[in-house]
Amino acid sequence: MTSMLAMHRFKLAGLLIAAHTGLLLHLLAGEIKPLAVWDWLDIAGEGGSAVLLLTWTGLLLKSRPAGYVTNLLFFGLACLFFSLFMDTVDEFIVLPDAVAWDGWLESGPMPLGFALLTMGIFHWHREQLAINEQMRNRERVFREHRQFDKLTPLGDANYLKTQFQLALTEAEKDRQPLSMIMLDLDGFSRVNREYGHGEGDRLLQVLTQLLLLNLRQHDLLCRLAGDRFVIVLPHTGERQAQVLAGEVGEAVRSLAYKSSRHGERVDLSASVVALMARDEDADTLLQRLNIAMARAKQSLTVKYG
Ligand SMILES: Nc1nc2c(ncn2[C@@H]2O[C@H](COP(=O)(O)OP(=O)(O)OP(=O)(O)O)[C@@H](O)[C@H]2O)c(=O)[nH]1
Repeated sequence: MTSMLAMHRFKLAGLLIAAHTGLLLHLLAGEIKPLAVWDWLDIAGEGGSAVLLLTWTGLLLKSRPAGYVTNLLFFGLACLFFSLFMDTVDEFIVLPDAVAWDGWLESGPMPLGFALLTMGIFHWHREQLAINEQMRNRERVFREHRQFDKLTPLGDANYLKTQFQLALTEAEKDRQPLSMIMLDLDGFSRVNREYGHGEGDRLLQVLTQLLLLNLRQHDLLCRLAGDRFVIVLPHTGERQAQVLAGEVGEAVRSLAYKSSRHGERVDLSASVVALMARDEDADTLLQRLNIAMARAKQSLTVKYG
C-alpha cells in the first residue's frame, strides 16, 4: 500500500488538490445550506458514487503497473470523481445566481472522464490480448483465478483435473489421442535445505518459464504440487509424448541455474514420465500418472541409492 502511494503520489496529490480547490471555491463564493433543506437522497447517491469511484481508483493503482494505460484510466476515473464530488458539495453549499462556473465544474470533467476511460479501456483490451497470448500455455480454455497457484503462476491440481476432463471429452469426440507428461524434480528438498526456501521458490519460477518455452502452442502446463508438474498434450500419441518428455527432461538437465547467494550452478535433473489416456476419467488418469512417477522415482533410488 505504501509503495503504491509513493509511486502515484503526484497523481493522488493532484486529485486531492483539485477536490480541495473546488470545495474552497464553493465555500468562498457561497453559503452553507440549512440542514432542513439538505436532500439526503441526492447526498447518498452522488456522495456514494464519488466514494465508489475513489475505491475503484485505489484498486486500479494497486493492481496495475504504472504507465500510459494506467494514467488514462486514472485520469478518467479522477475526472468522474471530481464531477460527482462537486455535485455532492453543491448539496451542502448554495451559490449566488450570478455564479456560473459551478456548472462547468460539475459537468465539464464528466465527458472528458468518459473519453479518457474509453481510451484507457481500449488500450487495456489490447494489452490483455497480448497477455492472453503469453498465457496460452498456462490457461488454454478459461480463466479461473482461484485455481491458479500464486508462485508460478500456473493452474493448480483442481484446474488440472477440470482441464483433464475437458481434454478427455474433446479427445473422445474428435477421436484423437491425448497424452500427458508428469515431471518431478529430483532431490528438490536439497535445494531448499542448502539454499533456503526463497531460492527454491525462485528455482520453481525459472523452471516454469523453461517448461513453457518447451511446449507447443496447444499444450497446457499445470503445477500439481511442490516440484511436480503436469503437461496436457492434446492430439498426441504415446510415442510422440515420450519424445517430448525426453526433450523436457533434457532441458531441465541443461538448465544452468545460478544461486542468488554465490552465483554457483545448481545441478538439476527431473524424473519425467509420459502416458496416453485410455477410456478413463480424470482421477484414474492422474492416479496412473502418479503410479508411473512413483516407479520412475523408485528406479532412480535403485540406480543411485
Ligand atoms: N521452495 C519451495 N519448496 C516447496 C514448495 N512446495 C513444496 N516444496 C518443497 O518441495 C519438496 C518436495 O519434496 P519431495 O517430494 O521429497 O521432493 P524431492 O526432494 O525432489 O525428492 P524426490 O522427488 O523423491 O526426488 C519439499 O521439501 C517441500 O517442502 C514451494 O512452493 N516452494
